Amino acid sequence: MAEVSFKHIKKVYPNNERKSRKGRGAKAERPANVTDEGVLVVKDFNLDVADREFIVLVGPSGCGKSTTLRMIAGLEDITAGEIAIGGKVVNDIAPKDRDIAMVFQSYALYPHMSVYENMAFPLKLRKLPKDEIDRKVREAAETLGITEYLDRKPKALSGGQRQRVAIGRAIVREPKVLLMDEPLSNLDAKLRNQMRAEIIKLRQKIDTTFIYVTHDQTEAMTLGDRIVIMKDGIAQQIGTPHEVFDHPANLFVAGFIGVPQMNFFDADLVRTGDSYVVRLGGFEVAPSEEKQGNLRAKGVGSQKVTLGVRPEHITLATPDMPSLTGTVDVSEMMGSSVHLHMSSLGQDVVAVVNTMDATDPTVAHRHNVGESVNYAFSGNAIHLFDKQSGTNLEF
Ligand SMILES: Nc1ncnc2c1ncn2[C@@H]1O[C@H](COP(=O)(O)OP(=O)(O)OP(=O)(O)O)[C@@H](O)[C@H]1O
Repeated sequence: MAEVSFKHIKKVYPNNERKSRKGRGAKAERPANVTDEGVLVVKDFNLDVADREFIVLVGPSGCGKSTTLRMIAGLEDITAGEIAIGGKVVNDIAPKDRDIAMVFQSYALYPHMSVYENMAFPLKLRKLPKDEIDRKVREAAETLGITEYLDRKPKALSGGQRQRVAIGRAIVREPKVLLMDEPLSNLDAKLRNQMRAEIIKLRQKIDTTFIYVTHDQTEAMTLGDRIVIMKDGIAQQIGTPHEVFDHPANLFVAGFIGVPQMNFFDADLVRTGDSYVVRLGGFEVAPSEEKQGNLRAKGVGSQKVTLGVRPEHITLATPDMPSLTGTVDVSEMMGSSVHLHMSSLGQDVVAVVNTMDATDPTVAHRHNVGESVNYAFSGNAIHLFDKQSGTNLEF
């Protein structure tokens, strides 16, 4: 069994070790996380990963996701807290004895070795018998569809093929935990989509717990059983893709997950007795019954709020319907939908208009730049955030 548990993990890099990584850092002004103690990059991280679960750590550059992964691998010391793999605390266990394997963005293949030799290498180090090595390498190659390249050198492979070899080299060891650090970032968009699907297939074939780091929310949403959304070394929310999409814990998660990004408006939440309405720009919408119940349970009163609405939940309206008005700035034809960028209430608002839905009166409507458009959204689709803290008021 390979559960992985993180208990109150903290990582501080000593100030004098600070180095410029990927063009960031050394000359920048002292950021808020730099104290006399050092650079605080992971703060009180707690997570229980189940055996065979696929966990994705996602967040913007510098949020501490790679550092967290490297602490599991033993490539970074843990400043405070405990990491356990399969119930055993590994803080002081050497990387090679942790029964994990890691795949990097840069593939890190040995250029002078063939694909076969690259994949056999970790097994040779473990002094496995030759025929067992051969069987394991060929099995992994078969799983990843790279059998025909076994005799080639890495330089004679495409980026996607090289990354398959790197994954193959990691899985031949049948690690308890497979760590992947932005493995698809060096590939072009089309290959990335293909490899994403390959990874989904791979996890069905092998008996391993996956912990995967990416800055790409699409990868996180499509691959993860659960996603950990990180910012400034803090896990902002941990949940299934549905949970984080439908019930974002705060403004950061709401804005990070979902493409195009959620729209945010300044609005007034008005409570009268036990019921609530939200008002903005002369438009009024009542939160769904479920949301009203959650707000009542939290004792939320009338207040200024940030209202969030996903572009997919904005519908175009006729002028006689209660609605808001926008002026079209850009209309992007995406195939099955149009992304309508509007100016409204002094800000940008994006609506995704489905062109495939024949019952929609706006089907295939071409919106000209400068045209005035009425739009609305329902009380099921709104998210209400505290104006100061950004926390979801239903939480
Ligand atoms: N050895 C180090 N010494 C000091 N600071 C470091 C060191 N390694 C990383 N950092 C800093 O720690 C923070 C977190 O880095 P980390 O690589 O974990 O972030 P990340 O979320 O994976 O970002 P990216 O996607 O850009 O790799 C960054 O601010 C980085 O500059």
